[in-house]
Amino acid sequence: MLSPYAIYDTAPPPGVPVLDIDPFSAPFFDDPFPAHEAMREAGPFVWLGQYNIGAVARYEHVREALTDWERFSSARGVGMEDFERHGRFRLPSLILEADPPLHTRSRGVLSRALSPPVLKGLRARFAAEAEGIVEQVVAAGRFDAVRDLAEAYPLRVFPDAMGMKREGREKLLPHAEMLFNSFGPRNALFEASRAQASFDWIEEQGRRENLSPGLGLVIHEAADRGEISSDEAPLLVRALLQAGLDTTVNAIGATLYCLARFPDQWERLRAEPALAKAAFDEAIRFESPVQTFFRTATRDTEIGGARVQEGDKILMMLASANRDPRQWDAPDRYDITRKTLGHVGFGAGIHQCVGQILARMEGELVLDALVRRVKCIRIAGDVVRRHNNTLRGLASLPVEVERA
Ligand code: HEM
Ligand SMILES: CCOc1cccc(C(=O)O)c1
Repeated sequence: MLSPYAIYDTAPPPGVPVLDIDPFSAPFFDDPFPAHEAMREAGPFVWLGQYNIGAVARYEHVREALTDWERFSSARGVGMEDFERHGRFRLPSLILEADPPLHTRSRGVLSRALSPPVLKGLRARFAAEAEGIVEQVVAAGRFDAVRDLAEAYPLRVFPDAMGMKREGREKLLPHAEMLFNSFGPRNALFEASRAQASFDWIEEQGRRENLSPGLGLVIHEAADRGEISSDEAPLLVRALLQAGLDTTVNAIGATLYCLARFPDQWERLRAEPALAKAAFDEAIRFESPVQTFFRTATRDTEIGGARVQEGDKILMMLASANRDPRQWDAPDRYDITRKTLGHVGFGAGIHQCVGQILARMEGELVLDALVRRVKCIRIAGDVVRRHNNTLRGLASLPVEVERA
């Protein structure tokens, strides 16, 4: 039946299975994996009757939609809304919600700002902060791995790396919560988080006068060189501030959750600490902190054998693709020795995450600090999930650790 938050009345293409799955509902957020399997098994392209949108859940077609930007555009929004039909409640991203050539220009600026040489300059500081925070929580013995580590660490290093001013940083996560909810339907989850509507504030943070030396000013210097306009610079800073925190929080949280749930994998990491980066990437495949994004068909075309029309929204189930048995051996096993190359937890194609090297550095440094100090890590209380229309993550993960 139709969701009260449906905004389309498009009919399903002939021959396409119509499913009653709601990927933006609490039961789905609590355990999405059976629904992912039902979608994959129903066919290469399925119709979600609650929203009148198409969806792809198998690895092959998720990858096709991610990489073929000419048929499946980001410029009409990567959420459920179609910027052409519904307008928009904020300025679109100059990178995430742009196609070439605009995307190419923005991407060049951000790729350089987040390049390996720039990040190498940040590594010593990021490592020192990881040592400090991890030493603190290990000394405590029991802590909340979300509040005290997965959130605390990125909040300690990322706003500073961006050159963000101190006051107001507590607004970053609530803003991102609302933004990632806004890619889904305008459901209760979105309305509840909308109370923090803070686009004016986040755009203010991107202005030159509000930035100290850091990644934000590097973007303004690209404008000084004429690579982008001075009006575009604050919006590209906004892109990093919006995308760069909640994602790493949930990825670090997912990794700690996997290592605490699967002690054999923790043992494996203890035996070979060089697997820290692999453990982080495998957690991103296994949990997919970013669960879904949309694309819009730019013309009548077909995908997965289904005919789609110009303007149709297509939901890409990234998390389902990351567990598709057509692509992965034993996909439901968290295995830090797995070859994770090709997972779509960071997307794929021209929009593949421009911050992934920074994200991996944060994950690796936290695990590196932890694995040298901790003999074993156990869940020590109720694990509480945090619901969001796009992000998968935990609100609380009580753990206890035994010092090595
Ligand atoms: C583990 C943490 C992260 C995950 C799981 C993640 C996931 C993703 C995904 C799935 C996309 C593709 C979006 C699409 O195809 O529509 C993406 C793009 C993007 N990410 Fe990340 N991300 C992470 C961390 C970061 C960080 C730390 C930053 C910035 C410092 C960042 C900035 C961006 C930006 C600006 C884009 C748009 C790129 C483009 O459209 O060319 N992300 N990310
Ligand atoms: C993680 C996907 O990347 C994002 C997410 C949110 C905002 C933006 C942006 O470009 O403003 C990018």
